[in-house]
Amino acid sequence: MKIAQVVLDIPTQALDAPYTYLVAEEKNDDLEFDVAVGCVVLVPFGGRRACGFVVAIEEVSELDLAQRMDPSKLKHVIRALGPAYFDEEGAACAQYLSERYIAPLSACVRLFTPPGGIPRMVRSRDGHWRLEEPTVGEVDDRWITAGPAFGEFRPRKNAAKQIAILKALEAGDLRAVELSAEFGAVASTLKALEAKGAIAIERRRRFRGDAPRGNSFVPSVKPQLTEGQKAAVDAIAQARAAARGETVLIDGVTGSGKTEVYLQAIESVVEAGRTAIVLVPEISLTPQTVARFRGRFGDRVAVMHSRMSQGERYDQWDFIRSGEARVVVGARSALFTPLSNLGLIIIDEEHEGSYKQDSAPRYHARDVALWMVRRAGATLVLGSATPSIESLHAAVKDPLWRAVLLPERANGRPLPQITVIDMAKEFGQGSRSMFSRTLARALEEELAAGRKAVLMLNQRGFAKFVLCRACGFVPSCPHCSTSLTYHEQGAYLTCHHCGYRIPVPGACPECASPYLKKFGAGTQRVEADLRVLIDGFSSVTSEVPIIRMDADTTKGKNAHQDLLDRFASADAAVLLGTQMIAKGLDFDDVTLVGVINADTMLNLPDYRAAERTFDLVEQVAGRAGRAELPGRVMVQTYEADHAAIRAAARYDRALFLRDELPKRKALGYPPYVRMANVLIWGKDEKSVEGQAKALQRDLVRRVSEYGGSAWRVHDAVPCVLAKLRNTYRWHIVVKCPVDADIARVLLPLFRARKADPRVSVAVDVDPNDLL
Ligand SMILES: Nc1ncnc2c1ncn2[C@@H]1O[C@H](COP(=O)(O)OP(=O)(O)OP(=O)(O)O)[C@@H](O)[C@H]1O
Ligand SMILES: [Zn+2]
Repeated sequence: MKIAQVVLDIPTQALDAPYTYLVAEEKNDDLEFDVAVGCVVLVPFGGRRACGFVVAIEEVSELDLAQRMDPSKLKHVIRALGPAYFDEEGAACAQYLSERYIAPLSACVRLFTPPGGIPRMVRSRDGHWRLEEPTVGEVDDRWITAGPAFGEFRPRKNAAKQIAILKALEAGDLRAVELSAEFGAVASTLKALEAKGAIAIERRRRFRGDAPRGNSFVPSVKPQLTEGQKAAVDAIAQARAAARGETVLIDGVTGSGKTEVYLQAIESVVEAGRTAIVLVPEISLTPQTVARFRGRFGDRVAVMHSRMSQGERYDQWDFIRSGEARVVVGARSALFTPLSNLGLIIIDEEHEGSYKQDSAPRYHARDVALWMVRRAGATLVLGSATPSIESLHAAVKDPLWRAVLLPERANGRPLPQITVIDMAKEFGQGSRSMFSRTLARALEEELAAGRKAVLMLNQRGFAKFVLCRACGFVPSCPHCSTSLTYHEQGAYLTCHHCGYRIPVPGACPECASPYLKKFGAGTQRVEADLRVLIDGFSSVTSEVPIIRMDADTTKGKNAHQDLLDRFASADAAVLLGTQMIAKGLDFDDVTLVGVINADTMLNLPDYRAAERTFDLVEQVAGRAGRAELPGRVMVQTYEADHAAIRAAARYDRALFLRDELPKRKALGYPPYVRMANVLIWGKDEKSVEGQAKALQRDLVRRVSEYGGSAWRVHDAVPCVLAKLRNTYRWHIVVKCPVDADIARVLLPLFRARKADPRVSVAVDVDPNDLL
């Protein structure tokens, strides 16, 4: 007998194991899809029908089955709704994700399906369930080609459209949409021509968006590798030869040519008939990045990121499944595309927080990639100028890791000199500007010489808010526990979590004092002040464009790239932006980088705050002086003595770690412990608190029985963001030794937990932050 293990696509079946169904030996008719691993199937479930994903198929004897369960209770799969989306390996990965991250199996399986591309059951208003077809799928274009009678057919003299269409066809095949764009309604004309055999109409698969086929690309030349690059390429080759899932950490300064190392490593993987995945942070997935890979691998490159439409992603997904794509470049979800024969995974800027997903399954791309390469005997390459503390730690401790240093830039140029400017001193000396005199002077010199500057405003932890000078009142959101953010344009206050919005009050709502002070500065405000500053430079005669790059100006699909193109084509110009400009920019004539506020994130209640600050300063500094012209970097801060800033200014990671690691050890944070953050949330404050406290007791019991003496369950407390969109949030932090399997100990507790409609619970294993 054939049985299938099916993961139901029903949220309340959250952490449940798959259900067993029988698979009929004979299909109802030949046109149906086979019930196979990776299919979406329709099954009976509790008096209705449900969709589910097949994660295993087994052939068992009646006797064996009877020993496991009562066969008379088993129901049959009704039918498969489509072809397989993943294979046994994908099913195993989904299983791993669900256990490793204590996440619903259905959410893990869904990662492997094309977005919007699977059918599901929906409940209509009258309470009936019905099957909803996928919202996206393949698209076909109608193409017009010459028919068997093309040469002989003579249209009548007054059939102008027929004549024109046949004439146009002489130059080659045409799409129906192009014809109607040119000649207006053509449907009846085409039908008439087809009936006479003069033309044929056929459907051809079309790839949406910037898909690879037919897309032009400029082949790039391979440069002579530097010694460091050669060592890195060799290390990757050795790791591949060992075929035991090794990791190579490329610890290379900004501009050391890490991308060229990736390209050459991929080249030999592809030559050996295997495939590669390259993950880059979402924001740096620009056409420029993609062009570097297409320049080398042409139309064998597939691209996946969240700014693409569902249709575009579907087409790329399908292109990968066809086996023609050999290299996938994408954001973290590219790990789950149907790429077979994997030889290499590359994670660029591996320290980036965006590799961790912040909804279930809360996976980290690095950990999933590690699991994948170990299963496949493939190789993982991590690259960064500022590797995460976890990776640095693993590179020392783990025998399957090796590190390669690229301490110099590929072109032999020195790293730019970094100057720290103490803003407290500036203020003490009477300067009230947000630009220190040193930075202003440097900016004037560079702009007068016709060169470019990049200025970064660190917005993390940098809220713009309104404060009453008389009573100290700060307007806050009534639905979320955050102060309202001040927007200069339009003079309103808004909550960045829920969108709540009010005009700036004329007087303090608490004490009626009219003296409300606006604190902090957004990019718009900095832009206005910068304009005034630059216009006052006597030695700068031409108009200097300021290109502002922040969440507001980069909303559109190509906005990010358009802004960068404008910056590239200008003479003297300033690129002013948030953290998003810190990475990846490679412009020859940027000679000055300024950080307007380096320290705002140091005060966040986040154990990674210092590490993030160090990384950010190093990364943004790396944008300066990348070619012939030397660069300089000015870092403005109120905490000039902070180790993260002092160390970053000297490119001295050892100095930073000597300060940071003992703190992490003393306070019990990674890399010395592992953590799980248990989140409890709901609309009713009392029941959230009650459940949180009950869960804490359960956790304490569970951990004392199955954990060990080194484990710790912290008290259930409200989160830093205690209220979000009218939802109350509590959390419980669990810590254990680094080598302990935290998920294995906690998972049974959450599997056994009964779903409560009022209170939701989720576990974040190895959380990025505890906010
Ligand atoms: N072997 C080489 N010889 C000469 N130029 C090179 C070589 N390798 C790379 N380059 C050039 O050096 C520049 C920096 O390379 P790349 O962008 O790959 O560095 P990176 O290490 O990824 O930098 P970042 O971390 O700052 O993004 C690029 O313009 C690249 O074309
Ligand atoms: Zn709010």
